[in-house]
Amino acid sequence: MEYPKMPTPPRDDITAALVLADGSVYWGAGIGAVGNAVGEVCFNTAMTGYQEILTDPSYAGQIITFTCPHIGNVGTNADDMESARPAARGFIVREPVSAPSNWRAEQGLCDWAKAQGLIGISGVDTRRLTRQIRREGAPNGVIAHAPDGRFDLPALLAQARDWPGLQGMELARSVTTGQAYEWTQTLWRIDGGYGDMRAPTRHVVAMDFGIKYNILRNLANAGARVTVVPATSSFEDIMALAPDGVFLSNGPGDPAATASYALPVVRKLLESGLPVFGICLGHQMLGLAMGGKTVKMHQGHRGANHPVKNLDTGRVAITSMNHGFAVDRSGLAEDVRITQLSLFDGTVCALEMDGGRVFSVQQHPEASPGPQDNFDLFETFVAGASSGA
Ligand SMILES: NC(=O)CC[C@H](N)C(=O)O
Repeated sequence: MEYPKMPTPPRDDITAALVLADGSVYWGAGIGAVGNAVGEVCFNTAMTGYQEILTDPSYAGQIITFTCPHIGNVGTNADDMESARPAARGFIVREPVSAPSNWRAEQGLCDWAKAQGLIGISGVDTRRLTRQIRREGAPNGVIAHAPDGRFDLPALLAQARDWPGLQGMELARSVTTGQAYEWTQTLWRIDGGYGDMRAPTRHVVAMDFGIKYNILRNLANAGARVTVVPATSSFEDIMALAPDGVFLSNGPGDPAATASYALPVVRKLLESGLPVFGICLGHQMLGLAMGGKTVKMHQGHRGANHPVKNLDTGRVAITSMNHGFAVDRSGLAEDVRITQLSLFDGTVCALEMDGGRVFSVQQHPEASPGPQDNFDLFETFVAGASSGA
């Protein structure tokens, strides 16, 4: 693809460009930080919860297209952070971000994005872009935000093409905690905000591959004292904390790449006799430890209304999802049960071993955003985690 080096954008108000590795260019208006951001361009279909999505560390290395056309209406606040800072590279929206209108708003999305160093673009035909991603798979791309309206398209195209892509990319180490810490907060309530820890009855050690705060709040709500430990913790580090159960978190990047250092630990956990629960990246790593493989999906699942069928009960749950890899069942050990399937494409959505001592889900039961109907999975895990088991 040949571009003029400094083309004239089609309108005067253009301050941002999205350039995909296939050469497509989408023009728009810049949001937040100025500069360039490169990553995999994916889409999320949730109608609410953009701040939680932008601060989900699983989006490291990705640029998020919001298919909901109105993003920014409810502003941002300190309560709706799902991690200390956004790990997503950037975001793409349809309509210009308007002034926030919500009693919980503390800052508008544009100012917040700027303060967080996050680059966005509005005015993009997100329906067309989403259809392109569905047709051709999630592409690599660059958002450039330049208030002077000057874009070096050949350089941006080269940046998009040179980015190696998420397959094989290890990102959990870039978002995990540096040191172990104790979690102290329970779920948010409209009449009092986040709650304080009650008298916990169990001790859960959570391996942080990029954990969302609402997972920790759910574990605490279910009665667990939670110690969060770095992704690179050894089996001995974890056992020294005397856990009643171990949680394996969600996280960014290719699970097979993170498995290069975490898999020996996960395998030992399987043999330890301890209750183990995994979500998303944690589920994928359990799948690898159980002999399965993980594969990159064509476009992934990202949204808040993904139907999943429970094969034991026949019940369908509507779930929150965010993943671009999936567990491939071939190779899974014989004693592993696949307990849930996606009703969108039949992909493996849950695994179980040893009568439920070890279980994992591809969905995000903690919601934030999404349906809260699956919070009971945290109760099940914490109730099953018992001292001296
Ligand atoms: N939310 C997650 O944990 C995502 C897991 C993995 N990075 C994927 O994209 O499939």
